[in-house]
Amino acid sequence: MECLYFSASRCRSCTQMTLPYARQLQAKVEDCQHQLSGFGSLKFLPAQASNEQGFRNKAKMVISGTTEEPTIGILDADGHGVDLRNCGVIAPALRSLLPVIERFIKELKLIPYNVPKRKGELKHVILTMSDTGAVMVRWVLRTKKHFVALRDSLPQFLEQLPHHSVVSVNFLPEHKAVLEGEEEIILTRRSTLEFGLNGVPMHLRPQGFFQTNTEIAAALYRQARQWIDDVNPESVWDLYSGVGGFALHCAGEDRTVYGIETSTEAVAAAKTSADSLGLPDAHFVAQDATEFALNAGWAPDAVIVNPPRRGISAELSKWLNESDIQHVIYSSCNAKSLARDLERLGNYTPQVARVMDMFPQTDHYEVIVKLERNAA
Ligand SMILES: C[S@@+](CC[C@H](N)C(=O)[O-])C[C@H]1O[C@@H](n2cnc3c(N)ncnc32)[C@H](O)[C@@H]1O
Repeated sequence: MECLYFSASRCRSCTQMTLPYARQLQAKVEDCQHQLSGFGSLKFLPAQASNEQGFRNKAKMVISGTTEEPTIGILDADGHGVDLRNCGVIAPALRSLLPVIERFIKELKLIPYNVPKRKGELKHVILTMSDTGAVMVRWVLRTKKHFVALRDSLPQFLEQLPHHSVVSVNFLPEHKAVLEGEEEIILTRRSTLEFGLNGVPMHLRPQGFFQTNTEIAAALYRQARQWIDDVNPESVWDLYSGVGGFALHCAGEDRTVYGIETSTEAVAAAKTSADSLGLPDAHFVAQDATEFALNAGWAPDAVIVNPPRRGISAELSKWLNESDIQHVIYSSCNAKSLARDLERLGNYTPQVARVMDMFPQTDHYEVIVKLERNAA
């Protein structure tokens, strides 16, 4: 992929950009096969390729520069703004909203935060676009100074956004290298961004997690659903369930599903989806996954885990390994922690794996593995 920002060394986030896409994908499969080489039983399905451009449904833009000439992009090593508004991996429809952001910064006289001087107000703008075309726009401010201006201009701002969009303001008062703070005020009546993946409605709230590549997320959920349907369990747990993607895809008339997730916002969003689908046997609980499993007092027929990069806890691995659960599906964005966890799950045989290219132009990828309990 051609990128002028990369050629000019203005941005180096897409570390694999100089490799043709087919070779990037091949390198990911080879890396995954290498990381999981200790499991001779494992067969690899053909990797799921992504669009190599415009695949990101989320843009996390740092605002810098001045009110009259803001930069929308990243910071350089000295903390100065680098404008990346034409970044090619961001979905084009999302990119087309960045001039609107710029216009509102100028019209409302919002003062970009200056990191080296620790002065100013507007730190970031985080945009997410659903497959329906609606967007979520989150203004991240240092203080409440610009809050009233943003709230009062909401009708004019919404006129520039697609229908059913969500707008919020987040406050990050500390001088910290993080994207957002804890306090969030939703300005629109609508509080969730609605997605429709494989016909399954999913809702995202401002602080919830959603996979960044909608097309690959949909393929990932289809793959898990197919493996679950193949063995047709009566009960499934989706541990680290986020807004419920795996659980909602695997739920059915004769199947009970539980989604377990620490974020109460994500759990609320998953419950909204289950209600709209009319799924009385889909339950979502806000709890630590390990704590839930160890204290449930019962075990399902199948478990899906999709943890953060660190993988699952040693306690959860041990509990799964010693349970009588027949099937485990493990979806991971870090093959190293996955290999460690599969090692701990020695009573299971990893059977099939598939690399899902969630993050083209980087060396990151998602991999989903199906495991079956060894015969006693
Ligand atoms: C990689 S995301 C996966 C989300 C979801 N499965 C999906 O497809 O969007 C990991 C999720 O684990 C949640 N999480 C982190 N630590 C957790 C824990 N100890 N117990 C349960 N959920 C946790 C995060 O909030 C996040 O939503």
